[in-house]
Formats: sequence, structure tokens, C-alpha cells
Amino acid sequence: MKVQHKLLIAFLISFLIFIVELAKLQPFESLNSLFNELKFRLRGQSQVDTSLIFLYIDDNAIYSLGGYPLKRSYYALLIDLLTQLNVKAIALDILLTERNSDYPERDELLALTIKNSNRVYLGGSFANLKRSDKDTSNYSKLIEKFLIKANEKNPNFIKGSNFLAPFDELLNSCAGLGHLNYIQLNFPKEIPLIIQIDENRYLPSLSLELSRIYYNIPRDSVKILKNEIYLGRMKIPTKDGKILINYIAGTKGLKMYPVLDFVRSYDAIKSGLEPEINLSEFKDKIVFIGIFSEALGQVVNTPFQDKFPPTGIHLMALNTIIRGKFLTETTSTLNFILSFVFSLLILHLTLMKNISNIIKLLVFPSLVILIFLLFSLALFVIDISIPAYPAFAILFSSLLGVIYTFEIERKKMIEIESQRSKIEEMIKEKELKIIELQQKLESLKLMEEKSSLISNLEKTYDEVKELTSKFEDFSDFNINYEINGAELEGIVYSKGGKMEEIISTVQKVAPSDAPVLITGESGAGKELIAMAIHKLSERKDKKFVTINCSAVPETLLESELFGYEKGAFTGATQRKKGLFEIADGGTIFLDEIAETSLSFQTKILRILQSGEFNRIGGTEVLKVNVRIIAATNRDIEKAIREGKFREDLYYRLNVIRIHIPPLRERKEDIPFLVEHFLRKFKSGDIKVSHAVMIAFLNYDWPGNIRQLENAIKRAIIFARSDGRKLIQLKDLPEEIAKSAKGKIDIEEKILNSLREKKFSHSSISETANELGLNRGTIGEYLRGICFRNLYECKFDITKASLKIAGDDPDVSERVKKKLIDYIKNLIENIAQCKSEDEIKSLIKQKYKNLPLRYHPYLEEFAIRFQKGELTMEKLNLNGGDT
Ligand SMILES: Nc1ncnc2c1ncn2[C@@H]1O[C@H](COP(=O)(O)OP(=O)(O)OP(=O)(O)O)[C@@H](O)[C@H]1O
Repeated sequence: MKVQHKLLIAFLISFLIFIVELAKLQPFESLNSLFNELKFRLRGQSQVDTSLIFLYIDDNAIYSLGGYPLKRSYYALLIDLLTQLNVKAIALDILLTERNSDYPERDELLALTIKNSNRVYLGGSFANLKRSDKDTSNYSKLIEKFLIKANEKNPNFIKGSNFLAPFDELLNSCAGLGHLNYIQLNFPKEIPLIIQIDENRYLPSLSLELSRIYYNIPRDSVKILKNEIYLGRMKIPTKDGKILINYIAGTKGLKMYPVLDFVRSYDAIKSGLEPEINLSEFKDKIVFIGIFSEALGQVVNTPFQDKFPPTGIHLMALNTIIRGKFLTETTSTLNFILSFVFSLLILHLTLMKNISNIIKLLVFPSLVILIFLLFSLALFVIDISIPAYPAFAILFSSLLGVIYTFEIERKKMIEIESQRSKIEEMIKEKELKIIELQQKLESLKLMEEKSSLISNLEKTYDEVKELTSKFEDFSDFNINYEINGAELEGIVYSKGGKMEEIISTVQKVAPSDAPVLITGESGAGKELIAMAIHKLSERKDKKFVTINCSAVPETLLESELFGYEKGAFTGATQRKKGLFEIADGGTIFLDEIAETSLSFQTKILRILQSGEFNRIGGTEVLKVNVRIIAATNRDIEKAIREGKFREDLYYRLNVIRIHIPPLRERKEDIPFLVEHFLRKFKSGDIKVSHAVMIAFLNYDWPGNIRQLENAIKRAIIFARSDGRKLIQLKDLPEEIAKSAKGKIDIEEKILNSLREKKFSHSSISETANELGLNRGTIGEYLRGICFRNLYECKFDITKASLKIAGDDPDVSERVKKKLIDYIKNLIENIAQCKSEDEIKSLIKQKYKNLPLRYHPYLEEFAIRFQKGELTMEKLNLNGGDT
């Protein structure tokens, strides 16, 4: 996908999420609340300001005091006691809207106590919020003195109506009044610090009213602006008059006492007893009185507690203000930018090529979400809150990325399928054409016409072969690993193949301590075999150390293997252990041993014989118990003959000899190795095409299994980057891909092979073995090739032989002999024939195995011979020079 497309998609997703955020759609808002809760929890709890105390009326109190509502005289008692304790303010979070006509004296007592206390702040509540201006309801004139006037107008300030106020006597006697509304009942996120009740007058929240008291600010020094409220000089950042509640704890972080304990403590002091609560701490504090009763349903959900007293919400808001730890939420525009950046990142990651689907589907989205979470949390620690909306954009983009990836793969599969069907159609068409041409050939009389028809036929044959090869490149090859493949310690091989014997040798020799010499070409798996021997031996829990003797200079090699003493050479500042010491009890694998010097070989021989050696620069004789496995890709016997390898070391090492044949000599392993490497490189369900497998089977693999491994690694990358689940010829290096076509032009292959073998006596059998065909087939092809060339060279045997021999005059004599044999055989066979038809039917009958395309050449020769146009003399066959 192009960068512009990614940018556009990221923009559209972010825009969509932006709209969803503005629309405040329910399921998204709920998820957002969950995200908010999570952030509060991850940030952890702390203590609420010590100047705040909460006295709560719990179920126990309600029960002991005769049920709810409590007698108003009880509130009077609490206020009286708190006043005596010299608290700074008392906030009564109880709605006392109606007088109690049965006990007017209790109402009077309460009103009087409130008046005398002169520090009681009462709460009221708007039944309706956000009603239109016109809908203002009547409210008692008595509340006017508690209102805040403002010049600033803001259409977004919350408006309230139907105010449920304390009854008039209470309003008359209290020191202040605040509303108790908050927005969202379950997990209240914010509180409107002011609610508009008419043109330019606002009722503060109980929390704002008490903040004013905390800072001793007169009511007319409260200033309301669009995005802030000033208490004197103290600035409270708001958004349309609302403040986000910065929760810092559940009930554990609050200083809170049950009212019964409070009253009992008071009585205890009076009676000279030890109080349960230290009442002296109430002095100068702001005390809230409220209900905390699960039975009455007076609980709300908060981040730290799902049953939290509603009064606690006002306490949290108040704590937010007096601590000055305001929470700011990122703006929708910033959220849009974050959504865009994260969406772009995730689209880029999920649409990356050469990455497996598992990583794209699971790892990348989880990683990006984690980054977003950590980022949100880091900001939350400094009181900046990002909502969950950018996370929705991430999820949405991941989903889109994944759908896109699968869609591309699906399209590729359909494309491959349709190309395959197209090729299949073409093959059918060509095959029909071949039948048609063959029938036409039968009916033709003149050789000139036949000749052009034959070349047309051959062209069509070649086209079919070409198409078949293409077709095979579009169909996957199924490898039956479970049935015929086997594995031992990571060595993959075919059951019943050449490697089976080697594996059984490995299993037999592993338990002994005898040295092993492994020979084989580079990349054939020598190290793997050595490792298997170690793993299958008693030494498996000890070290397997490997060193490539040709990769390090000789002096370094010795210090690596034998170690050195301090001061053994310049730079030897410390004694160092060698690999032999490190591998004590285990196995050491000396790769490319034939590349070492004779003096080094002597040291190895000593270890083999006695296990003894000296560190470089040391005199102490060290002894180790190490099994030695050596390997070489050289002809070691030749090295001995040339004096480059010690014969005695050879005999010691050669006790057990394992020769690993090169891959080209055990092609039966190839399908299983392919399957093994596809799994090893976690290719998912990528397969190889038939044509690729044919190429693999035909190729010579000079670099052996290592080369095959690398070819598959590269092919997986290529196929993946093209969104294909099929490895095709175009994914292979050219020299390997080329070999897929090797088998197709069989005539050329046969001729090349015979030429290579100089048409020797055994060349036909050897070619047959090499190409996996039988001897008879090769012979018939050669017969056909001879007659065709004879015709093309105007029946000049010498010329034709030279052409068949590939212009090699030495070889052409051998070919000539063969050609003459074929001619004589034909002449003999047609001797009795009288007519052309007889000749044709005889050739059909006698040369049943001759490929059809060569029949016309034999017929032409025979007819001309019968007519006398060709004679033994003309052909120069009577002379002794043949
Ligand atoms: N039979 C096998 N099954 C699976 N993987 C194999 C097999 N043989 C070889 N390999 C793999 O092919 C690669 C080359 O093998 P290894 O290093 O053992 O060859 P080598 O003969 O020691 O090569 P060199 O002589 O270059 O060191 C390794 O990645 C190895 O895991």
C-alpha cells in the first residue's frame, strides 16, 4: 500500500473516532470510563488532605437511632458537638427540604443550632440540569444571598432548575449553601463547580463553597470565567464551569468516623474515660456529615472502590481544589492527532511485508496498545488524562490492516488459481492441436510438406512442455513428511534413503568414547552429525565445543585450544583456559582438521593418545577426558600422500569414519529438508510449487544443505513480499530456477549427455541411469535423432554423424558406426516391402518404441531406398571405409 493511502486511511479512521468522541456514544463512553478507572488504579492511592474529616451515618447508626430519616435533633446534637470542638466548617450532606410537621420543635432546634454554630453549610440539589433559559423555575428568595454573580456568559455553563433547597428556617440560619449535583451517577468523573440559575447568577457546588471557606475568601471575590474560576488569587482550571475529580483514594485514604463512635467518644471524655477517637484533631477542620449506607443505596462506584459514600465524591472534589492537583483532559483535537499518529504506526506495521501474520495480528497491535497505555500512564502521573479514544483508533486500524492483509492473500490465491486454469486450458488446446497435426502427418505424402508439419508439431510439443512447466509452478507440492520423513537430533532425512545408514551408524557409535572422523563436502551437515553424536552420548550434559581450524591463524588456534600461562607471549597478562579444559568431560569438534600444520597435528595426536597437553608457555602437564570428533571436506588420504597430514593421526581418528554424501547424491532427502526449513523459518502455510520442487530435485547443490537452506530462506521473503502463499520459480536464484526446465527438452538432454560421454560404448546405459530413463528409450531417441539428421543433411552420412557428434571429428566416427547400424537394420526390415503403405505399416510395427515424431524420417528414408533414389553406393555403404 502506498504511503499516501496509509495517510488517508489513518486520517479517515482518526476522523471517525473524533466524531464518535464528540457524539459521546454509550458503549464507547463506558469503555472510556473503564480506561479512566484503570489509569487511577495504576497510578495508586494516597491520603486525602488532613484538613478534611468525614462523619458518616452508617447502617448501624440508622438501626440504633430508630431508622431513617434520623431525628433532626440528632443532627442538631452533632452540629452542637462539632461547634464545641471548634471545627472550621460543617458541611451537612443531607437534603432537608421538608419541614417535619409532627415534630416542629425538632426543626426549630436544628435551625437554632445551625444559627448558633454559624459555620454550617447546607446542600441542595437541582432536579433538572441543562434546561433551557426560559424554563427557570421559582426558587426561594432566601437562596439569593448564597449566589455568585458573574459578568462572564457562557452558553455551555450548566443550567439548573427545580432546585430542592433546605426549608426556609434552615436557609435563614446556615452560613452557606452549595449544590450537591455531579455529572454521571456511576463513577462520577466531573462536578459542575457552578450551576446557572438565571441570567448571571450561579449557585456554587458545596465543594466550591467549602474551598472558599478553606481559603477565607468572601463570596464577592469569587470570579467566574469561561475556563477558570478564581477564589481570590487562587485559580481553579475548569471546562465550562466543570472540574474533573482527581481521585486519589477510596475510603482508606479518608479520615472518617462513624457518628456513633464520635458521640461515644464525646461522652467518654465527659465521663473522664478514654475516647475511641481523638477529638482534639477536629479543631479547625472542615467536617462533612453524610450517609454511608449500602442498605439505603447510598453508595457510588469510584476507581478504588465500587461502594464509596456519595459524600466522599464532594470530599474528593474539595481535596482536588485545596491540594491544587487539577486533572486536565486532553482536547479532542489532540486526541485526533494522537489517533492519527498511532493509526499510521499500526497501519505501517501491519502492512509490512515479510512479517508473519501472527506477529502482524497479535504482537504489533499488542505492542502499540502497550505503548499507548504506558504513554497515557506517564501523562496521568503528571495529572494529564488521555481518554481511550486513540486506543479505539489503534484497534480499528489493526483490524483494517489485518483485513487488508488477508484480502491481498485471498486475491493472490484467486489470481494463482485463475492463472493455473488459464494455463490448463492452453495445454488442452495445444494437445488437441498435436492430435490434429499427427493425423494430418499420417495423410501427407510429400516429405517436404511433412518436414514443415513436423517442425510445427515439435514447436507445439515444446509449447506444451513450457506450459506444463508453468502450470507446475502454479500448483503446490505436497510433502508427505509424516510418512516418509524422519528426524534425529535435528538431522532430517528420508526413510530408506542413503542417510538412514549414516543415522544408524551415529546411533551405534555415539555411546562409545572413540574418536570419529567425519568427511563430506562443505554444508553437508558434518557439524550437525557431530552434535548428534554428542547429544546421544553419556557426555550430553557436558560441553560440546566446536572450532573451525581453518578459520583462525595457527598460533591463535593453539592458544584457543590449549590455553596459555601468564606471560606466555606479549599480551598474555592472565592465565587463560583453553577449549580442551573447558570441554573436559564433553566433546570437542575440530572442523577442517586437514587444514592444520603437522606440528599442530602432533599435539592433537598426543591428546588422543594420553589426554595430555601443556598450556602455551606452561610446563605443567594437564590431562583431560575429551572425546574428539574431527571433520574435513578435503580428500584426507591424498593429504597423507602429499605429506600434509600425519598418517598416525589419521589412523587414530579414522577408528570410526562417517562419510556424508553430498546432497546431489541423496536427493530423496530434499522434499523433507524443504519442509523442515519451511517450518524452521516459520513460513506459516507457505508451500513450494511443483516446478520449484522439480528445480530443487534437478539442481546439483554445490553448497549442499546450507545452500538449500539459504535458498528457502530467501524464497520465503520473496513470496511473502508479494503476498503469495506459494514459492514459485521466480523466488529462486536464477541458477537453481533454471534447472526446473532441465528435464523438459528430453532430446536435447539425451544428446548432450551422449556427447559428454563421447558416444562411448557405455554411454547409452550411463545416460539412461543419469536421466532416470531406461536404456531402450535412449536407444530409440538416438535412432530417431540419427534419421532426422540424416534427412536434414540430405542423406550425407558423414555430415550427419559430425553434426550429431557436436562437430567433434573423433567422436563422429563412433556416431557414424551407430548410424550405419541403424540404416542397415532399417534396410533389412523393409527388404520384403512392395509399396509405400507396406513400408509405413512395417515401420509402425517394428519401431513401436520409436517416438512418433521420428517416424516420418524413417519412412522417407525407406521409401527413397525402395524407389532406388538412395542406394548402398550413393550412401557410400559398400566400401570398406565404414
Ligand atoms: N540433515 C539435515 N537436516 C537439517 N538440517 C541440516 C541437515 N544437514 C545440514 N543441515 C543444516 O545445514 C547447515 C549446514 O550444516 P553444517 O554446518 O552441519 O555443515 P558442515 O558440513 O559442517 O559445513 P562446513 O564444512 O561448511 O562447516 C546447518 O544450518 C545445518 O543445520
